Amino acid sequence: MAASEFELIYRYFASLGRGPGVRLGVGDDCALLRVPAGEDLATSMDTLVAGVHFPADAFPEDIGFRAVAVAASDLAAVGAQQLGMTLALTLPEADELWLKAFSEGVAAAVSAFDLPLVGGDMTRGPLAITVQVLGSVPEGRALLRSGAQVGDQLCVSGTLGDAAAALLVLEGLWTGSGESADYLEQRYYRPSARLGLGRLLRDGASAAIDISDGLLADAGHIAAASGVRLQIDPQQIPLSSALKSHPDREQALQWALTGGDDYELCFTLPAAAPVPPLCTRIGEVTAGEGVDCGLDLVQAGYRHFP
Ligand SMILES: Nc1ncnc2c1ncn2[C@@H]1O[C@H](COP(=O)(O)OP(=O)(O)O)[C@@H](O)[C@H]1O
Ligand SMILES: Cc1ncc(C[n+]2csc(CCOP(=O)(O)OP(=O)(O)O)c2C)c(N)n1
Ligand SMILES: [Mg+2]
Repeated sequence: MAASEFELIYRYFASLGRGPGVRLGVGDDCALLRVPAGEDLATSMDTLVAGVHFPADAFPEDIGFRAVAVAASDLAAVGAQQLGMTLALTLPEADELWLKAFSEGVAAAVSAFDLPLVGGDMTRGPLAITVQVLGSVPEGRALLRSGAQVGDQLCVSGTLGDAAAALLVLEGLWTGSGESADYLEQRYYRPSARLGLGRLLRDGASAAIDISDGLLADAGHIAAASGVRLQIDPQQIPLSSALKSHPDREQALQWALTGGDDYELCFTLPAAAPVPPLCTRIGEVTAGEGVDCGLDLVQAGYRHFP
């Protein structure tokens, strides 16, 4: 007889819930988490839909890891300490092979990001995954989109455009060298949620956001929330050597500016502050509104309802 959803939950998801902030994990009507005294609860959720957020034929391990990483990235953006997450899984069928592989991807992310799985939901329907993350941040210390000041430096972590380029590789539209293609696919399927950097930035950055829709679009949220203009020098945007191996440099730059799926942090720092390791200054904050990169691009980033 096929396993019930309760058996599946216990088999694949009940053992990933240990952590210092977890009082009670999977199995009761609610999970119970300890929020340290003097701290606020930070929470955010993201849904991944097959064919929209990942290719419908993606490996289940990759889907599991990616779902956790993109959600955890929002905790990084506010500088929160991760406490735990919940996972809502909508599956067309109870395919145990799929579930086992998916849960292994989730488990890899639980350990990579120290983010215990404390609860969730399982229903039948078209494949979709929602992860809600929970974290804590000392009262009044969360990094917001709204603090950028005229004169600040504008910075990003890591490199941009890799995941957007990976989609072309996955669709067979760009082969590149084998090594570059593997690297780019890793960047798409295994995003690095910059949790450590986010907490570090709490002490020095004036504003931050994580880049999911595309640098220009997400920087635009900082500009709007802070009431400033962001001036970006496209030549300063960090590109991986895999992306630089693309024959069309302009195309590579366009992915970095507007492609999205980077899950790096974009943040502003006072002019005199040192740029953290593995981060790059890409511009500055000026008076005015919007984001200017000196190029005329049709779309600033990804839109679900264009
Ligand atoms: N259906 C919704 N109901 C309430 N708030 C929402 C909904 N969808 C998005 N939001 C909120 O709108 C803001 C922007 O959402 P989004 O672009 O998804 O942010 P992010 O890129 O950080 O995931 C966030 O504060 C988010 O919580
Ligand atoms: C198969 C596939 N096609 C296209 C994309 C590109 N894409 C889809 S959604 C998205 C933006 C991020 O998703 P969203 O739901 O807007 O996340 P949020 O901004 O809420 O974190 C991007 C770049 C993708 N990730 N996968
Ligand atoms: Mg979102």
